[in-house]
Amino acid sequence: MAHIYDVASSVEYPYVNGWKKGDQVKYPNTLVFQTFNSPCRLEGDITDLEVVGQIPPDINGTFYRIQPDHRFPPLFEEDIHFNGDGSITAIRIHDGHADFKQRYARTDRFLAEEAAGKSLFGKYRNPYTDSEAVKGTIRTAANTNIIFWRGMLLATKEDGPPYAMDPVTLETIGRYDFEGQVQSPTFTAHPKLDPETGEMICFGYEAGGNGNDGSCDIVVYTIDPVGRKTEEAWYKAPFCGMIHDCGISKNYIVLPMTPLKCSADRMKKGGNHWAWDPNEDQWYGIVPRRNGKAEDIVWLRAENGFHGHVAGCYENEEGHVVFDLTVADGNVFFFFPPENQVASDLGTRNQLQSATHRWIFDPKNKPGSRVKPEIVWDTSGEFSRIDDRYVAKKYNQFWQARIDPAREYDAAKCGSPAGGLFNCLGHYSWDGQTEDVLWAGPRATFQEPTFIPKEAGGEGEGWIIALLNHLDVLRNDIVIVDAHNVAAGPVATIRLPFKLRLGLHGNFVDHRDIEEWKRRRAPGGVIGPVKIAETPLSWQLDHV
Ligand SMILES: C=Cc1ccc(O)c(OC)c1
Ligand SMILES: [Fe+2]
Repeated sequence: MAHIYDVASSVEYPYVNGWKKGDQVKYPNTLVFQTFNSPCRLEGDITDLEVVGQIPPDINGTFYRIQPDHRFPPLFEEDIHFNGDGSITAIRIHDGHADFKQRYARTDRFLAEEAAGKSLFGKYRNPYTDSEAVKGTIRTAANTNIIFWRGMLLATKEDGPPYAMDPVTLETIGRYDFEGQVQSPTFTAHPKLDPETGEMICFGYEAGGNGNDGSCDIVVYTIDPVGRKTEEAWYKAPFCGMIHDCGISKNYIVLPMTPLKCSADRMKKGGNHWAWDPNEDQWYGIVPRRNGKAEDIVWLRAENGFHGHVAGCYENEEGHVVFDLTVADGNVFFFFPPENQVASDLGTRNQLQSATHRWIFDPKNKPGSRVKPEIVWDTSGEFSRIDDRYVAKKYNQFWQARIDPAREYDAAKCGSPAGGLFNCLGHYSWDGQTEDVLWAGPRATFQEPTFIPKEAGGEGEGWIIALLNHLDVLRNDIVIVDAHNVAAGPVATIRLPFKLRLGLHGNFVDHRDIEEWKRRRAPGGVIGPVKIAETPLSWQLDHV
């Protein structure tokens, strides 16, 4: 018998010449919206998820993570996953139990589209493809990281300002500009918190105009633990490239710039924000943490590569900056091909090698010098994370979603591995370069690992929490493993009764911090409620 979909009256496919026509809620027939990547769009709560094994009773806090998840079918048929609305998942863990909550970040973009009942924003970071109705509206989807800061969650994406959310209810409070102190149009998804000083070090690139116009301006801020901006320094990049993550040491900030290049002319013609340049170097901008001036930036360069996430960063005895991150040997963002070339596919992307590179930079090196990595460790993975108590300090261990193409993969049941073949969880120690690996089996992949520290434990003592994607049955679990022995497998598996989406980043927050800040932020509390931005960003004024 025919499948019921085949006998149902034919549904009109709402994309014509690549763009959405009409209001029908039907997503594109592209891989971005199929199988494991099909939209989730769920907002809701589940109290007491089913658990296999035993959640360690000393875990008391919330694991927050974020996924792009298009609220409405996109305007552009070939839209990419990274253009989806930010949807935040909170897994509240206490006394061996786990509760689920999920809400969208109500960005200006989300609210405008919600009011219209359809998508109004076009291609990824290309405002020229937007509906006239939303010119001048901040277009970030706040979909890349979710960070706890002074009693609020900040939903961030590098193309716009952060949005503050309530850590308990996940209600969106509003756009956050650090009480007027941070006015840049863009804000990184990877601010760093220095555990020694309590400061937040953050930056924006493409920060000179509206955030989507190819400007070469970079701004770096420091916010002190009581919320005051203590540093703001502006620098120039040699071209407008992507600076996704950063590293901080005691005295320096390292900004890795990937040779994906922005062109305003290409965007005006309806093209992509980014084009990969296989002939361009990877660049590293090094700036001082205190009193930075425009002329202080030291750009060092190395042969072409694509930066993944930063593991650790610290200064050695000689005052040189040790900087560790994965660097892939080709264009990870296959959907942003070189100018005038067609995009390759996920299969090609999965061939790339992504080793962990250790660079040792001399910040007194002559600007423009060419550098080589000190160590290339063939870890092949992405989403490096460390014990965040060791940010800016000498550290030894990191974890990654690992790719092992030698393991069995059940392509018949799973199809192509949506989002990349992260079939293992890797735990690595620089000490002797040892590896401790957990394989997810032939029908599952991991999302980013997040470290949960054990009270008063040493480096890496605690657990790793990560989503597991069951690619065959389209469902997620959340696994908790001993961080020092991931190979031993999950101590607990928290079962979700449905599928989420491929997410980006997550962070664990101790419940005592959430409670303490809730008291401070209560009306009449010592700090009071979060104050959202009261004035538009300067570029928005051109549109009123
Ligand atoms: C992984 C990197 C990355 C870089 C830029 C993005 O806009 C993004 O959106 C989810 C993700
Ligand atoms: Fe990231």
